[in-house]
Amino acid sequence: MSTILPHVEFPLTRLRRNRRDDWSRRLCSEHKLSVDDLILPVFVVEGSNVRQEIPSMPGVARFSIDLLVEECRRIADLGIPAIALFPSVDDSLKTEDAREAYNPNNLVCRTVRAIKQALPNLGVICDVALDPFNSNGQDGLVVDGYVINDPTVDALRKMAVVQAQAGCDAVAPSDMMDGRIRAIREALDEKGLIDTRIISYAAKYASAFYGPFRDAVGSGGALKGDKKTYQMDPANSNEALREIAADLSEGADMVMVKPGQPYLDIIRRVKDAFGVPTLAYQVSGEYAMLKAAALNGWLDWDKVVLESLIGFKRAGADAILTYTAPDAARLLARGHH
Ligand SMILES: NCc1[nH]cc(CCC(=O)O)c1CC(=O)O
Ligand SMILES: [Mg+2]
Repeated sequence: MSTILPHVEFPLTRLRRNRRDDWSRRLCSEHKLSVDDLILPVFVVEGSNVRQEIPSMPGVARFSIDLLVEECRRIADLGIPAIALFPSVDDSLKTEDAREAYNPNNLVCRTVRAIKQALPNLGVICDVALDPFNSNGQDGLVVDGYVINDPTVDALRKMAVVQAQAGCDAVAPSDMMDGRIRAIREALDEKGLIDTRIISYAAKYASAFYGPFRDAVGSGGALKGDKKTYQMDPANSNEALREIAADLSEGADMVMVKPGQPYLDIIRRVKDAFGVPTLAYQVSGEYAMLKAAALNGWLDWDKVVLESLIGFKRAGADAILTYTAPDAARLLARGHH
């Protein structure tokens, strides 16, 4: 040091000491991201040998069942515990009563059977909501312009039963109707499907971050208006605790907060209040933001992926649904953290 420094006061506590070297940074690290924390959402489409890139989600594609099974084999080999399955349904099968949702031979059920046959140990989670099968793109049945609760729940419980009978490990109602967890639990138990888990999208917000997902499943074009009469107001957080409490009392095995990064405060409150398995969904729009910036050379993809995921762990999430799961798993396997 060439310059003479002026007199300084010496701090007794130096928090920088533990940050000085890699070994002490590692010892003092409070949270760890592991491949065990990851769930990959995947999109399936009719046909064979089909792979369709999704323009608003670069690096994510829809696959026909045959290619999706191969993809799932790679996912399982990376050590990712589970996938969440979403169908992109042909427009000709979409109706106002969304009855294809509970056809035991629909695209979702055929996909579940194929994946579970090839990869019995990979967790398969099915989404329970009517939007992929609904000609108006809403998650429920619409009468006079309003999504009606109880008849929607009746359709949802039939949907959950055919998915569970096809062999999925968990059903994940993402519709935000009231009372659907109890109705689904009772319907599953009645059929002897007592071990099918219910992962509730309990605190799901009416978010603009779902845009790319609606492209991926093809529900965006049909959707008129918004989902504000059933998904939550982004301004609310006490209400999220009431939603979670209701779904736990109705029999939810795990609960989810969605979207993820703009709602880290909700994850923390839910974890502190209930201490139950709490999942976060880093949704399509969050993926698209990071990806677009990385493709422009504005952000370092590998680093922002791991930083965004450790943020969920720090907030209290036990697991994260993320389109980055394969990249994150590869980075973690190479020792990044
Ligand atoms: N029931 C629909 C559903 N299930 C998962 C997502 C969004 C997932 C994502 O954006 O990645 C949505 C979209 C919506 O509610 O309109
Ligand atoms: Mg609810």
